[in-house]
This record gives sequence, structure tokens and C-alpha cells, in this order.
Amino acid sequence: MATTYGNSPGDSRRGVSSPRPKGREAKNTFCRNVTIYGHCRYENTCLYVHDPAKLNNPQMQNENIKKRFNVDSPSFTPLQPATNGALTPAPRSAAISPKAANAAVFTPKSQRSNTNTPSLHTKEPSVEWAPQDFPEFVPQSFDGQMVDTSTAAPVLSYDPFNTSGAIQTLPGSSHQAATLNPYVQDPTAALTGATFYQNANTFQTSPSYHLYWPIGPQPSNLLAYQRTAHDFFIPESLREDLQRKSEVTRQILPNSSLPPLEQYHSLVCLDTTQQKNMSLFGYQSWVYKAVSSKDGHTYALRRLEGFRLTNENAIRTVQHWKRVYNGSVVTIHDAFTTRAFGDSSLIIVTDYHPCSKSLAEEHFKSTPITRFHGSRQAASSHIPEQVLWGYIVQIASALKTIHSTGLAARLITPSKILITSKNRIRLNACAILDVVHYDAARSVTELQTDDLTQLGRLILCIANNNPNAHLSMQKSLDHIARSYTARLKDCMHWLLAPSPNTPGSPTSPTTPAPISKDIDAFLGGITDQLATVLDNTLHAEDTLLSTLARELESSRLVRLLVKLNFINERPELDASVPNAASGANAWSETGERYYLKLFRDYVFHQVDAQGHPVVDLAHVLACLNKLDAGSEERISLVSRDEQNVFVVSYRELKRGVEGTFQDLIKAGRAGR
Ligand SMILES: Nc1ncnc2c1ncn2[C@@H]1O[C@H](COP(=O)(O)OP(=O)(O)OP(=O)(O)O)[C@@H](O)[C@H]1O
Repeated sequence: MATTYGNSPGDSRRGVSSPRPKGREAKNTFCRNVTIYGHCRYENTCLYVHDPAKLNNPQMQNENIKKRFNVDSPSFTPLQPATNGALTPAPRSAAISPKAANAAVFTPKSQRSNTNTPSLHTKEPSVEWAPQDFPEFVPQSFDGQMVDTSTAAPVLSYDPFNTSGAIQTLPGSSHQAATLNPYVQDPTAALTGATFYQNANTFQTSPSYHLYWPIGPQPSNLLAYQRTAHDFFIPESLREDLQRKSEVTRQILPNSSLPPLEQYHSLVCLDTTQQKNMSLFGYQSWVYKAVSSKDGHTYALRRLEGFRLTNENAIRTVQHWKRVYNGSVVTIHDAFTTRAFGDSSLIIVTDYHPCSKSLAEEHFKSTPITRFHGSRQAASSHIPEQVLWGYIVQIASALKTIHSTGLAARLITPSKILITSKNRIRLNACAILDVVHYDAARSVTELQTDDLTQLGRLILCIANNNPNAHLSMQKSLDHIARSYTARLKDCMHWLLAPSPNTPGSPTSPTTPAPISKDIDAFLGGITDQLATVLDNTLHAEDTLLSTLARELESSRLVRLLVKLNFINERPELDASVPNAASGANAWSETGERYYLKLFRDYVFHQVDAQGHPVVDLAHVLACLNKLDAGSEERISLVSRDEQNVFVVSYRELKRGVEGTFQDLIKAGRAGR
């Protein structure tokens, strides 16, 4: 009976009896009759330190003695992580004996090399389908020759910072390395679904990918203990927002009496108010959410009840609006008339923005519904000037696009501007008046100038927290003069002044030589605010990008988990493993699949010294990231009966995952 631990020859001890901990905590497990398999740097065989059966066999003992190390043996030195398995030998310590100096650096051979974990591979039968060829590993040289990198077969010299995906070659190598873009997909595997998995067709290591290295702005200077698992994932408020939006988009009414319209079905009414304001369009309007059977997307349909189309050209004006593509305009897709409601109705199809509300609901309702994280609770509160400038700049940007297309917004009013996320607004009633008032004889220039006046009125009302503030203009302007900066007051004056008397610039009205009141003049006058809003937007984009980068890590791990679960324990494939002692669990008990199964135990089924389950997300994340990176770090995997310990590196595990996954894909193709 012996207890053995570690994978270094110097570590192997005999006759040391140690207490036996419960459970399978791999790192510090001491097992009885343990057989440890591990790689030695100088000998590309697995260390076969102790096996009671073989110890009783004199021939085997002799063999073991030959392999046993003595005082002259070089001390075990694992490959330096920094080399990442590259062919450059790690710096040798002075302790290395001259005998070992010429030994080849250990580099694992191909995935199915006989030199790996001997007992596993003696058990491992060949599976029915052809094993995949791994291109990149270097032939071994065990006869004391150093590997010559200039003549060696190609190895993956992956530069993680090279985003071009260009093929890299070793200097002096006549071979070309495989394409090294980690995101490259295997086009030939499209039918099998293998393209969903990164690195599906090649084995490669990705240095340092197991480290979280956040990009973008750092939220705070939290100490390690102040950080939580949430730091690894999307912020809770953003997650809630997005999930609520997705849920609202999916919602349907089971017993709805609303009829389908053309390709739009599953209509849900979004209007919650019964009091309909007919003054804006001249018709009662309803807004529905609906799903298009053509593309499966959700749209918003605005219905003008009782509208009769008298001129075909009126509805054709919508074609011009389809070309208006601006972040501050709700995009228009289509317009048609219908009798499905039992009357003659005009339907305008636009983008659907879930969980949005109008500026009127946000600012003028006494108890506004808080749909966005951080939105204002009390309608009567003072609106910060920066929010007002944000609105002004967004609408000015929308008007710039609209006016450049030769159109006019015509309706810039609080109930017809949607707020779709915090301080993010969009004009929502474009195109309607062009259809409804097609014959009205107002020039486009006149309508465009009126857009600016309407913008002034809108900001005036919001700044005064009063939807009718424009009816007592002077009083409202006085309030702005008292509560906000002179620049905002001047801007209001410029927007609200009748066209002939428009001062020279929106923010310096005393400038002589008034210029025409148009959107370009307006934008020219508020450039400082444009810069501020742009800067805020860039900061928001940076934050979102770093959130996205964190989520990228999660999606990477999900794919890896999916692969692992495809591989682990497949009873239906047991029969495909011939020569297995018994058919039961043959698939998961042989070859790489066996230590992948143990790896799953190591990652997810850890227990503490008392045998209690350890539920540690950080451990799981660290293990999976190291596996994904193919790190050189080694771990000890303990068999379920605690009789065997395998010392394997993440790199070998990764190789096993990739190889087995390729085998599965080939088997899937063969069955087609
Ligand atoms: N494109 C859209 N996407 C998502 N929701 C929308 C969209 N358009 C409108 N809505 C929702 O429908 C509600 C009603 O919109 P509507 O334009 O009819 O406003 P209203 O307050 O009812 O105005 P009015 O009194 O003029 O009818 C909005 O508050 C908004 O929540």
C-alpha cells in the first residue's frame, strides 16, 4: 500500500500514509493505491509511478526501476506558461544534469498519440468513424536531439492581437500554419451546426484568453472583496430593461378580437387612454403592435379610424418617408388602407419600440410610469438643462435628415415623440399629415420653418412642465430665463421668433445680418451643444461596448459548455466503441472522453473536506476559461472510485474536447 502524489519524480513517495479526505477535491486529494499519470518534460511518456498489480510483476518492476529517477535526474520543470507551448525551450535551471541537457522539450504529440496517458489509450479502441487529423503538433524527438524550429512542422504561432485573420507562418518554415482567426467558422460544417462553435475545426491555444481583461471605462475602484459575480455579467438594470422589452414584444392577447391586417397578425392595442385627441390628425387614432408573417418581426401599426383615401398620390408620399433613416425618427415601413375593422381606416406601419412612452407621458402625467431605469418619478420636478439640450440636439438631427430629403416633420408635439430608453427620443408621427393633408397648399419651406417653431414650443412646454406653456408665451419664456442659462433662453427666442425677424444665430441673437431660419442655421448655432451630446453618446457607447465584451466572455463559455455536454456521457454511442470490456458506458469510460468526464466532475461536482458540495461560480469560470485558452496549467483529476489520479493540462483537455467534438460531427455527417 502506498500513497503517491504529485507528478514529479521527486514527489513520488512510498509508504507514506496520509489521512484520506472525503470527496473528490482534486488538488489535495491523497488516495490509497493511487496510480498517477502525468507528463514529464524530458520524457514524453506518462509517469507510471505506482500500480500494485505491476509492482508484483518482477519484469515490470525492472522496467519501472529503469524509468525511476535517481539523484542525477533533472528536476521537473513544467513548461513556462509564458512560452505557451511554443517551441522555444524554457530557460534551463542550473540543476539540470548534462545528460538531460539535450533532451527535447516536451510538446504533446497528436491528440491520439500513444504516448499520452497509457492506460487510457490501451483501453481506448478505435471508434467507427475516422479520427480527425490535428495539423499543428510537432513530431517528438526523444533521442536527445533538440527540436530544430527551422525544420519542424508548423506550429500555431497565434498572435491574439492580429485581427486580420491572415495566415501566419513560422520564420524559415516551408509550411504554412493553419488560419488562426479564433472566430473563423468552418463553412463546410454549416449543415451540421458545427459553425456555431468557435474553433470547431482546428485545435489552437489562445494565450491569456482565460483572463478577464475588461476593456473600456472601468466603473469604479472597487476592492477585490467588494466585487461580486455580477461584475462578470451584464449590469442588472440593463439586463432587466432588455428582458422586459423582449417579453413585452412577445406578449399577445389570447382571445383578441382584433382582425389580422394584410401580413400583420396577433394585434395588441398599445393605446391605454380612452380619451382620443382628434385635433392632431383630424381622426381618431389607435396604435397596435403586430407581427409580420413575412419576416416574423414586430411592428407598430397606427390606425386612423374612418379615413377615406381620395387621392392615390397621397399614400404614395409614404415612399419618400421610407428613405428617411435617422436614429431620432421612428422608421416608416408601409401605409395602406383597410376595411378589416368594418370602416375605412388608414394604417401606417412603423418600427415597434417596446416599453416606450411619449414625452407627454414622461413629463406631463402626474404619476408617470417608470419604464426606464433612472427615469424621473415626479412630473413636476425641474428638468435638467442637459436633458433639454439632449432633446434639442436629437430632434435637430432628425430634422436635418428629414429636411435634406425634401420633407417636413409637421408634427413635433409631446404626445407624438417616443422616449425609447433613458433620454433617447424619436419622432413618431412622421408621414401621417403628408397623407391626411395631402392637398393642403403649404410649401415645404414653410412647413420646414414651422418644424423649428414647433421644436421651440415643445422645449418651452417641457421646461415649464406644462403642456400649454406656449399659450402664455412671455410668462413661459420668463421662467426659462430664470431657471436656465442664457444660451437656452436665446435658443428658445430664435426658434419661436417668426421667420422674418429671426435673429442671426440661435445662441447669439444680437449678431447682425439675420440669416434664413432653417435647420442648417440652427445646427450651426448649437455646435457647442452638439459636441457635448456627442461626447455623452460616445461615453455611453464605450460603456455598452465594455458590457458587450463581458458578455462575449459568457457566450464563449456557453459554447464550450454546450460542446462539453455534447461529449459527456452518450449512452447511445456505447455500442460504437468496440473492444470495450463491457458495452456499458464504453463511450464515456475510454479515451479522452474519460478524462473529460472526470474534468466535468472537477469543475462542477467539487466537494469540500467534509464532503459538502462546493458551489463556486468563480471556480467554474476559471476552469472553463483555462480550458478554452488551452492553458499549460495542470490539474489532477480523480476517478470516481478515488483509485486513480490523472495529471493533465488544460491544453490536453482542450485537445480532447476538440477531437471528440470533431468525431461527433463526423459521426453526425455519416448518419445523414
Ligand atoms: N412605434 C411605437 N412603438 C411602440 N410603442 C408605441 C409606438 N407608437 C406608439 N406607441 C405607444 O402607444 C401609445 C399611444 O400612442 P399615441 O401616439 O396614440 O399617443 P397618445 O398619448 O394616445 O396620443 P393621442 O391622445 O394623440 O392619441 C404611446 O404612449 C406608446 O406607448
